[in-house]
Amino acid sequence: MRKCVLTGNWTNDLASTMQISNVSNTGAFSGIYQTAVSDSINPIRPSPLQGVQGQGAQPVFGFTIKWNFAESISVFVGQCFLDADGKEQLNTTWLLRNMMESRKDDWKATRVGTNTFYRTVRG
Ligand SMILES: O=C1C=CC(=NNc2ccccc2C(=O)O)C=C1
Repeated sequence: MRKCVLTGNWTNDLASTMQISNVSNTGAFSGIYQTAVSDSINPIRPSPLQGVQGQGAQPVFGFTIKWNFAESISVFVGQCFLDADGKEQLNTTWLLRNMMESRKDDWKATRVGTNTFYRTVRG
């Protein structure tokens, strides 16, 4: 793979998966995120994502997920890197924002972390 395009199926180091649609000529894409983790009491369901990527062999990108089984939103920013064998990986940093009942709890509303995604290998 000489050029990284986000279209397709990805799995992260939490074993969550995402399916990304075709990328438009403006770099826009959409998809579905199936999380493997949750701190919600509600059953986990697939959540929609929207994003945009840059161009080039190793593009930067960002995407947003509205978790539809919790009042929370995640944004991911990252870059797609090709390793020596042309394998792709998505190195990301994310913010996760939970809805708070009161502004006095705003201080604890946002979590940050990193995540790496690899092409899903059909098990
Ligand atoms: O109800 C919720 C709310 C947030 C969630 N976050 N998952 C993530 C947050 C950051 C990075 C990766 C993930 C993931 O699910 O892979 C999952 C379920």
